[in-house]
Amino acid sequence: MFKRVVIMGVGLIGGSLALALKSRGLVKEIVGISRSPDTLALAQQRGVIDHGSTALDQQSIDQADLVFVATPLGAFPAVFSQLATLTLPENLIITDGGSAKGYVIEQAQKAFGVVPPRLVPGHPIAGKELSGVGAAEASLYEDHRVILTPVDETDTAATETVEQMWKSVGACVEIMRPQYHDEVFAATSHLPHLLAYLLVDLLNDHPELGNVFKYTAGGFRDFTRIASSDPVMWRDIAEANAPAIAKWLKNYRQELDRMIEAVERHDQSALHELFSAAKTARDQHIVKKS
Ligand SMILES: NC(=O)C1=CN([C@@H]2O[C@H](COP(=O)(O)OP(=O)(O)OC[C@H]3O[C@@H](n4cnc5c(N)ncnc54)[C@H](O)[C@@H]3O)[C@@H](O)[C@H]2O)C=CC1
Ligand SMILES: O=C(O)C(=O)Cc1ccc(O)cc1
Repeated sequence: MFKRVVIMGVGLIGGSLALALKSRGLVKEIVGISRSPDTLALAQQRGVIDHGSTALDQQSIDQADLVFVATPLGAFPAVFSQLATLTLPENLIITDGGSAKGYVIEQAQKAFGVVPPRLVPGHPIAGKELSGVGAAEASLYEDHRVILTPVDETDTAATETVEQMWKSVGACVEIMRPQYHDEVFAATSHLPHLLAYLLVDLLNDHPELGNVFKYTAGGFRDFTRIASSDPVMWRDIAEANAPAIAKWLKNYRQELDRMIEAVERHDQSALHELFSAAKTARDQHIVKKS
């Protein structure tokens, strides 16, 4: 049971953790920090936070046992710098929900001078294309994975507390090295989001075709749902995980070139083999049939 949890960035991810903890009676008090008074008002009205403030101050951090940083990644340097100016309670744990982990660890080291032992970098693999506190849900993390990426400096007890917190809101936790995390999610999450944005942008008022969106069917909608995600969040992810994302975009480009050649060659057997292997893999691992 936490006494006070401070949520930095009361949006989909921060707001959902607040609701999940509150609805299970796992926290006495949630303090929300957001630059926008409107966000704080909505968060209070929805019962996401008990108190709100537009800036992190000593009073908000006193008595806190956990800070959850859930702003877009671009705000992490400022958030860590603010935290570094305060006197942090001795047992305070800092954790986060950012989508790229090497960057978070690097920014913490820059702001604090060392990687704080009670910083437990984390990433809930749950979310949706909607953002803001209005989209927050108490059940968002149920039956979803959360990845924690502690480093050598990280206090084991702090990692265990964060692991327990996520488990108690219904998530299952995996520990990963930050570099491996960033490579895996560049391939499985960042690449598809960028491709979805690119496809919608390619067809948006294309000079040859005009407005073709009215002719799209379910397949286009399924492929591009994630292109409705928040552009600031994705700009920041592209910046924070640039080398791994560029690598997986290039891998994709290589496969795209091979596919173009197969189509131009009318190589039915190569195409059928590729489609069959991909269908089998997706049916087996992603859409599991009961
Ligand atoms: N949206 C998703 O599906 C997922 C997002 N994430 C990560 O979680 C983090 C938050 O994402 P969302 O909750 O979707 O975004 P969101 O846009 O719903 O919420 C972010 C909140 O942070 C606030 N904010 C921005 N700069 C701030 C600052 N300097 N100080 C305090 N508050 C500030 C914004 O006003 C907003 O209320 C991001 O780092 C993202 O990479 C992780 C997993 C899934
Ligand atoms: O909307 C979806 O389906 C997502 O994939 C959400 C998501 C976005 C970013 C993450 O780091 C993790 C999950």
